[in-house]
Amino acid sequence: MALDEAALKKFGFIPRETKDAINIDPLQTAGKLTEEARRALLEWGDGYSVCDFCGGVLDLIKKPPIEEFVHGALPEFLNIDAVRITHGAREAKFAVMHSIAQEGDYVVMDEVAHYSSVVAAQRARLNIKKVPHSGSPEYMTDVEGYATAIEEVIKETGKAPALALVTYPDGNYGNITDVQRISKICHDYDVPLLLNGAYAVGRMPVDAKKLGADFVAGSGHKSMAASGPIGLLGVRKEYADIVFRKSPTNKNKEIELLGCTSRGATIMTMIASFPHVVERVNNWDQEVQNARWFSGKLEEMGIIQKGQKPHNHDLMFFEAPVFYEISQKAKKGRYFLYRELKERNIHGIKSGLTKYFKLSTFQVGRENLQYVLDSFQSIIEKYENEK
Ligand SMILES: Cc1ncc(COP(=O)(O)O)c(C=O)c1O
Repeated sequence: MALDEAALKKFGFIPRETKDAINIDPLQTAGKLTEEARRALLEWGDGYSVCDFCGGVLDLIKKPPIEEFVHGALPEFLNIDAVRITHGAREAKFAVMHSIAQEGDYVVMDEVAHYSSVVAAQRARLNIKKVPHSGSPEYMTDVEGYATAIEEVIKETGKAPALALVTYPDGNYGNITDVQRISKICHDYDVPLLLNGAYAVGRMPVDAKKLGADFVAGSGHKSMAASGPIGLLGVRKEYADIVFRKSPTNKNKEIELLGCTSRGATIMTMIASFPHVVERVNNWDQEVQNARWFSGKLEEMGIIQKGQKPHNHDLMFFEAPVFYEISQKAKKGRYFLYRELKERNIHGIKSGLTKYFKLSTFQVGRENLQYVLDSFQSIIEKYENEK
């Protein structure tokens, strides 16, 4: 069957319409490439480009300096014993669950866990016990609930869960929970703790030892200015031999990683951005100040921030009755907000959302944030005048 020519014309180079917009999408703000990463993308874009000088183990490649990055820089950055590159946070979580638990075991996780934590557990054929949160308006995880959940699993099955997972922060409200306390609780029951740091690693300081995390999952395309799919997995030495066990037949290939993971441009963009990422993590306090300032200004417009207050992360969830009211009468209905923002070159609030939405202020900067605030205000005024 010959491919249809008209269809083929749709392929080839496709420009990205939102590339130069002011971006406030939580998925995207911290995945924007640095100039160095943009250059690396072109330089290393060919298929298996990093394998020019590979001796059989991807993370031991010396030229380019992948070994130094994976075995030196990243463990130091996270303060954890061993690190590997994965294709994303979800692959890191799956690797941990699949290697340290047996089919039918339980994993305890917070109610606010990302769906990828849930499907990782399902793929590993595990059961899930959830730890509740406090509900509206803060949705804070009940830290002591980890003990309750572990106790429940012991009561139901006669043994402790294989793993606990905490989302740091969660992807809906950007809440930063007390991980030190959670790890203490888990360790009292000899349950290892996996920190899902998809929204943390590369944005804010993450010290695995200080937090008491046995495993850390990070996301390069979400939070490390890398071109995805890429992530990382940090493991404490007690578990490294289990998670990174080698194939009995292909002796230098790690089973959980299917031998090799990131084999080209993705890791080279992560490496290219790394010096900048290290620097920006040190600037985290300023990012938190920006988020709080922005949230305060939106509240003055009647747009209410849900989740932890004062907030401790750039990802924030808002309830905006004022936009919802407008959407009930506006010609374009609930799509009015997306379109108004698009006209003002602002991207990142999902189209069709008006009453509730989330956004991120990460590295947007005060000037652009002020522009976003002014835009919100002018949209409100425009529709008020139309009444
Ligand atoms: C809290 C959280 N964890 C994990 C993920 C998945 O990350 P990745 O795409 O690196 O697997 C997401 C994606 O939105 C997320 O919000």
